[in-house]
Amino acid sequence: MSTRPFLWRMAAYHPRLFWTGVLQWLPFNLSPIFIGLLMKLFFDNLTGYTDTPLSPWIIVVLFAVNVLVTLISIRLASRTETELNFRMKGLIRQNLLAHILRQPGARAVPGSPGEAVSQFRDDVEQLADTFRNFNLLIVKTISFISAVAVLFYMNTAMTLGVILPLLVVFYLIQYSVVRMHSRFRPRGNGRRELSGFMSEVFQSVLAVKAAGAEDSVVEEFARLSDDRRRQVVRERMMSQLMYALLPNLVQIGSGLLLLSGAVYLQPGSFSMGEFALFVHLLLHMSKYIEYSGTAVTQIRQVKGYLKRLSWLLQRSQAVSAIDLRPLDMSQEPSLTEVPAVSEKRQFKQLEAKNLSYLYPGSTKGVRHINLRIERGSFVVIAGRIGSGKTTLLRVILGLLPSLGGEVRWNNRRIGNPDEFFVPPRTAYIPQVPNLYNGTLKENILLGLAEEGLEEAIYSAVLEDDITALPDGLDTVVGVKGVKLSNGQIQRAAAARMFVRRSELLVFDDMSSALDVETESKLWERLTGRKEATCLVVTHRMAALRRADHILVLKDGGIESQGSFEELMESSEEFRSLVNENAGVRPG
Ligand SMILES: Nc1ncnc2c1ncn2[C@@H]1O[C@H](COP(=O)(O)OP(=O)(O)OP(=O)(O)O)[C@@H](O)[C@H]1O
Repeated sequence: MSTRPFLWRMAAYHPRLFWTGVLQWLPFNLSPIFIGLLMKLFFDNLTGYTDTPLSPWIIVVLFAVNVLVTLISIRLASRTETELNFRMKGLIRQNLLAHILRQPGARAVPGSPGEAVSQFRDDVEQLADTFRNFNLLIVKTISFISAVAVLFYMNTAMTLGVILPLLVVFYLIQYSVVRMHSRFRPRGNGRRELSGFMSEVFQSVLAVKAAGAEDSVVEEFARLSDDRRRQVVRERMMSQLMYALLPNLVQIGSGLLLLSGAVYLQPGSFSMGEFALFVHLLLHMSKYIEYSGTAVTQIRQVKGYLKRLSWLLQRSQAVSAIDLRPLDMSQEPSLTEVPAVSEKRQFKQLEAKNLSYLYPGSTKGVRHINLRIERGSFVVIAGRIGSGKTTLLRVILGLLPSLGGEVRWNNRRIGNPDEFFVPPRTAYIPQVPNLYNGTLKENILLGLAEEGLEEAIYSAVLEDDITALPDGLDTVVGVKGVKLSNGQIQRAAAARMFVRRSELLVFDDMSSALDVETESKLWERLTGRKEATCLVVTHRMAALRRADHILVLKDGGIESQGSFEELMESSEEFRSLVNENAGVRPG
């Protein structure tokens, strides 16, 4: 979407605020014209140029009224402007977030999370600021046109002969300076790269220390900082040059006006008051030209911001697809409930046919996978490290896009698996689940009503841990759950899954964090739950023994499948997995 339609679409999002802002800024922006007219009156009175002299006190009172009206205008308009600005930022960010959350989960953002956060903050900030300037530009244009009209009315010859040519010259100079500025201005200012890098470093302090890479991290930080310093200095220099040039030109213009007033006009045809009005409004109008120059340049950059945000959303026209649905401005988000599944739509079976996925630029992934899961069954995916187990789960759930094949739910082809495979149909625990810096209870519920919480905690074998925690369920777990053990994080994620009462439960290798006994207990308790249809990546005997069906993956393909006994008989790969597992973990 190009700039203008985008800005008008944003304006149409909240027309009341947008136009109230315009109206409230008008008195402040028209005030220079009013002051100019008062100056004319004052000087004409002083020089006896008028037939109807006014008491100077009336002029003083009119000045005071103007100040009062201006103050009220600023007070009201700033409030409206701030509200509009925050609403716009909220609106764009909410839409971005909604888009990102709809992307296949494992590839939600294209770059690093740090870069995404930086764009989420800076590009949105810039877009909202540009929108504010767009709103102001309308007000200032009305004020400019009014000033020209007043000057025309006062002295058409002077306006046509001196003022308008001067304004055209100002405009041309301003235009060339702005063009030069945007041509030589550095494209980025290095901020995104720098904050992206820092965010990654903060997220991987342990890895940096473990690799002894502190020095190279500091070096990279110094290099990026230096780049940013150079770019910012260059940008500042260009802007300062631009801002220094224009006011001086205006002073020269006023001098020219004075000279032409003396030379060009007949004596007596240009009063002292008119001269004061013309000089005053010339200054006002030149400020408009200066402002509009920068505002228009900023507005032109909208296209760039939209393009960058489209990259973040991994769609060429993503921002134009922004759905301007109203923001929920209520303070407390309402508790949600997972909708119940009607009997008719109950899960019966899931079929995956010929699924394939290769990681971009690599030959690794999964190929031609077929699989069937019946309601109430316990299906295990086994295989060595790197055989493709996680990839397969993600492709089935639409977290990675399949390169072919199809997934069918109750014999219905699923076109958008990433949106379909969510509670109450499916819940998924990745190998490393994510907890947020809130209480344990908040982490389990994630906005859900509390119904079924206790039962979920019991099924997740978490009840003893909660009793041992200092504040029980209200214990704050820290960023990514750092205050909990890995096993507790896994089981908190399991409780989060169970409380959503989904029909198909997908687990990606809990064994890395759970001891044998706890894992067995978890599978036992799970069997007692009525919705328990499970798809599980594991190598633990407790799960393999319980499995109705086992798929053995090797190098991204299905090596063999069947029951535990069948595979022990027919599959060399499975036998060696089981045997290795008796001693060493195979993957
Ligand atoms: N983002 C990625 N880019 C490129 N290759 C990848 C990526 N993620 C995984 N792979 C490769 O794809 C293959 C399958 O990986 P996957 O994580 O699915 O294996 P896995 O069986 O789940 O392994 P593990 O037991 O360690 O979890 C591996 O060879 C892995 O190196």
